[in-house]
Amino acid sequence: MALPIATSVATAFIVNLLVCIYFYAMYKKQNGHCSYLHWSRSCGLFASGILLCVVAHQYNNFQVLNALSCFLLYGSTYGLFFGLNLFELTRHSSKLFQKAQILFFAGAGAILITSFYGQLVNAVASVFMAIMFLVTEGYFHDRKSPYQTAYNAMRAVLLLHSFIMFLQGAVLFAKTFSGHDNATNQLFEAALLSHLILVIVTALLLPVLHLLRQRRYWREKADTDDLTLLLSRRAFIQRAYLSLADRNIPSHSLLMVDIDHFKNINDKYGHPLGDKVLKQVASVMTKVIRQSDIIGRLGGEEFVILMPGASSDEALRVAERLRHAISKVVITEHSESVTTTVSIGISASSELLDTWDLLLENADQALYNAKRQGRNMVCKFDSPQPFLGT
Ligand SMILES: Nc1nc2c(ncn2[C@@H]2O[C@H](COP(=O)(O)OP(=O)(O)OP(=O)(O)O)[C@@H](O)[C@H]2O)c(=O)[nH]1
Repeated sequence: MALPIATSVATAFIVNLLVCIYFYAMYKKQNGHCSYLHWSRSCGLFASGILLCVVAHQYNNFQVLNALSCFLLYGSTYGLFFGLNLFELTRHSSKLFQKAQILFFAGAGAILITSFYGQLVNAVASVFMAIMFLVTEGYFHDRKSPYQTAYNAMRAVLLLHSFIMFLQGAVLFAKTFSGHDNATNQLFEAALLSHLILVIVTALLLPVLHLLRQRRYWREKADTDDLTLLLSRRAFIQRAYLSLADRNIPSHSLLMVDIDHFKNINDKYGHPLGDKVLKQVASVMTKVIRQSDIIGRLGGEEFVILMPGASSDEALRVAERLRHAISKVVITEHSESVTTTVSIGISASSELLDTWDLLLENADQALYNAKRQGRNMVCKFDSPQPFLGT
């Protein structure tokens, strides 16, 4: 049973006003996250648009008021895009803004022009709103977000809304040209209702998404070394424990990689070049190892690589490849160029030795041997003689 149109209009107005206030409060509370401000404005615009629509209805054929109300409703949709876009969609943000902006200005121009033709202005506004939704909707689809379910819920409501808006625009067009000028109440109601659902779903989902996003951000930050973007010490050890506990993996090898005479590089060329060396070494190592290997920065100029399933001989071959690849890299900053070498210590797990602490201790001992015997070489634990390559 359809609600009387006055009830739908009043409900839409009240809900939009309440959500407008709610989002503004969230904006103040969440250290000024702009999405909330956009959404607050958007709902405020929608509520004012509804008010003007009612006034325009009272004064039949009051073109300017009609055009203005459409403009406000239309503007609220634009605010909605801004709000959503700032949330998680930052990778595509500039493209999205451009598309939404072009459509917005095209729609706004069309609304002004058609305002001289009475009912046509509503039809144009509806069709443009639908197009704006549909064009930008693709951005939800493409996203690889861990909160895909929440995004899918928003997408579904956006799609429903745009479909109804489009239908409303099409029917209004048809009515205008066939000479019947009366408002299509049921479609108007449906459009209001779908917008209401959209506003409510977003009001419920956005704060949850915000919270989840913040949690993910801080977790990722804690797990990542800022300079090299490898795993941080804590995250590496956590992953190493998990891998060592996996009974399906028969053996593990650990490589401890340390840049030789790194202090000299810092002292001679300065810290910025030192940082560049660290980044470059990290990047070469990431390219040489397998994806299943776990790599992290223990601290300073010391890196670790855990190779699940690798025997100590396999680890030795990889370590030699690493040592060779790193020695070939030339790092330049301004007019300065440096090359660097690394020493690598290897330890391997066995049935008797598979605790993290022992693995690390032994790799450290092997690294110490490599350093003591001249650097730029690989040493296995229990094998004090350096591996001299073939
Ligand atoms: N640029 C830069 N330097 C760092 C960073 N972390 C640690 N260092 C420096 O790394 C240097 C490590 O020096 P040492 O531990 O003496 O080791 P080394 O000079 O490589 O000597 P060996 O390991 O014995 O070959 C110190 O000078 C630290 O200040 C960093 O993030 N950036």
